[in-house]
Amino acid sequence: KPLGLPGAHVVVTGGSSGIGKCIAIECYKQGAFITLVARNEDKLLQAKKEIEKHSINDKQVVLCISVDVSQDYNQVENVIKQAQEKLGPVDMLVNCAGTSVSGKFEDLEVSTFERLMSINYLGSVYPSRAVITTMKERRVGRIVFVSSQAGQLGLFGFTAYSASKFAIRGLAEALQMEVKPYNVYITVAYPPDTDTPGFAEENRTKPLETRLISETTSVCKPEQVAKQIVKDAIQGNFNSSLGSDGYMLSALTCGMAPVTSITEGLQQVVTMGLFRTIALFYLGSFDSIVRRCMMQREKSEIANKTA
Ligand SMILES: NC(=O)C1=CN([C@@H]2O[C@H](COP(=O)(O)OP(=O)(O)OC[C@H]3O[C@@H](n4cnc5c(N)ncnc54)[C@H](OP(=O)(O)O)[C@@H]3O)[C@@H](O)[C@H]2O)C=CC1
Ligand SMILES: CCCCCCCCCCCCCCCC(=O)[C@@H](N)CO
Repeated sequence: KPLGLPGAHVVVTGGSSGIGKCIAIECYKQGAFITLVARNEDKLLQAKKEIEKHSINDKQVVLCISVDVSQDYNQVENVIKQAQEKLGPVDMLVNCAGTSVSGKFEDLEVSTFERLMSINYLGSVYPSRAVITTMKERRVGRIVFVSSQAGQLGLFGFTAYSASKFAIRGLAEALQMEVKPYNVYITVAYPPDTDTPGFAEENRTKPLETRLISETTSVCKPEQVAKQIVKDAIQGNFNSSLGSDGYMLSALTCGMAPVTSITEGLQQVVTMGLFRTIALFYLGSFDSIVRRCMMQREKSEIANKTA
């Protein structure tokens, strides 16, 4: 029942950088044909060269397509058609194009909420909508959505980002119920902080509170995250997470998510109370970080006024 990657056509949005590029490399190493989708053509060509170094046979192809996945559905549909003409029907779609902006609710521009929803949410809807009919007809397919740990819990600074990542979960649960009888499987990945160009960019404007809270978990390597995501997607696991806090978060927030194995279901049932207890301690420590930062700010404001 696992999807065989040798000869398969894998489309990766956001495949020119970070986690997406590593997912493309991981699939290519296992014999897949790759279509990379992103906006910047230079970055696409650069990534193509890097991926091609990992070929395992001389038939393998890396195709690059430049498009903004968040703007116009027809444009995205055309691009998927082009890719299917060249490399055949899409066996696996990885929705990894995304971006993050952090800041206090009142400091974020209203347009940032719209932009993150467009890229992170609609940018996953459009490519998925463009491949789903063929996948159902062929009774073959995998769709991966890259959410985030910040799509499992709301944290200081992530009012805009978390909402766009939570939205993906709702889409994925509903879609999985629709397509399961057609042998199409959905995976939602919840990566922790990962060392990528996007993460470096995000860190330039991150509020102190967000940074201190995020430091609860360590920063992962994109290769490691990609390996786990590809493995879970091949197996058709609905949930893909990494590390002990990733495991706890996924068990704790399982809600009405589909269950992939009896073991997974049993583990959720047995660990729920314990993980909620642990979570209460984490929440307490996050609240105290936020309170400490607030008091620090007020102190320095008073000091500034009297000086
Ligand atoms: N790094 C982290 O700490 C974490 C990241 N994530 C999520 O993982 C995903 C990848 O993150 P990361 O690897 O850090 O990101 P990067 O910023 O390194 O890469 C983002 C990729 O998406 C592409 N992209 C961005 N916007 C669009 C768009 N509108 N249309 C098409 N392509 C687009 C970029 O290319 P171009 O700009 O040329 O279009 C690039 O290829 C994101 O969804 C992110 O939210 C989740 C948890 C943690
Ligand atoms: C039982 C309960 C366990 C609770 C553990 C809680 C750990 C919280 C840490 C959350 C870190 C947020 C990562 C966001 C990454 C991201 O999406 C951005 N970096 C994007 O660039």
